[in-house]
Amino acid sequence: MTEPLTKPAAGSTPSASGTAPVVVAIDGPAGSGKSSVSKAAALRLGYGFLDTGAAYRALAWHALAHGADTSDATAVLEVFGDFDYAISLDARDRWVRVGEVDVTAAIREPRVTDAVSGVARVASVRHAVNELFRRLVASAALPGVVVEGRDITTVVFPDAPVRILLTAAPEVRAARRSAELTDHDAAKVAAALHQRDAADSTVVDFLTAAPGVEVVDSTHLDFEQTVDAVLSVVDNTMGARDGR
Ligand SMILES: Nc1ncnc2c1ncn2[C@@H]1O[C@H](COP(=O)(O)OP(=O)(O)O)[C@@H](O)[C@H]1O
Ligand SMILES: Nc1ccn([C@@H]2O[C@H](COP(=O)(O)OP(=O)(O)O)[C@@H](O)[C@H]2O)c(=O)n1
Repeated sequence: MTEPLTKPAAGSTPSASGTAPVVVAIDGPAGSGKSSVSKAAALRLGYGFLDTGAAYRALAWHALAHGADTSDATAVLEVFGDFDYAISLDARDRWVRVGEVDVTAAIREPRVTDAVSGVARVASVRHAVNELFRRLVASAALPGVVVEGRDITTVVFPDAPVRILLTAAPEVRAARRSAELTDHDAAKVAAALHQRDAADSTVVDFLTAAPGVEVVDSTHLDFEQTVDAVLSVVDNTMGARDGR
């Protein structure tokens, strides 16, 4: 399930049933659990999973590989011209590629994380990747796709049947992220996360739920409880939609 960013959707295949996949849209700030919880929810639902942040991270990786200044929109647009991006929607087999290079692990490196808000600020980049996300989902031969990011409930799929804002207290999010990066100073990880939230929130409001968006606050929930809370929103929303 891949699609190059720079080419039209000519190679895309319609969904097996001929109907578009159900979209479960999940937004939230860094460290709220979007990626891990969405992936677990997708596996339980038998849906695909699209991590939209991976596209911005891969572009930041690509820009750094070209020695481009990621805070300069013109320089970002220049490297975006040959950004050949592909991602798996299979929650059991996740990978991200730029050209022939598998960047699945590299895009999680702190140097990429530090650069990503710069490339995500460029409006025409956002427009192009949002189109890609919609094409990827529309052409997936899957019953549904859990799509997570910062602006999925508001910009990318504002009409999704299920829309959730996954949140948690800032100190809890910082602690979760620093637990992942054991070889890094916890205070530095927390400062970097808050700085990125601040930069990202100048572009998209992912801290307030838009009308119709359900909030799942995982501050006092463990991982499994958070997945259950998300699945119960999916169940209730789809049940109400189907008249159950
Ligand atoms: N409810 C939770 N309780 C404890 N840990 C959690 C919970 N939700 C997520 N995590 C952990 O927190 C870390 C950050 O989650 P992640 O999915 O990467 O967040 P995001 O994609 O929002 O940045 C991961 O190690 C994940 O396993
Ligand atoms: N839909 C999205 C997803 C990510 N992003 C950007 O991409 C970066 C990385 O996203 P991510 O989801 O991997 O970040 P985490 O929240 O997982 O740390 C964010 O810091 C945003 O700058 C965005 O602008 N819009």
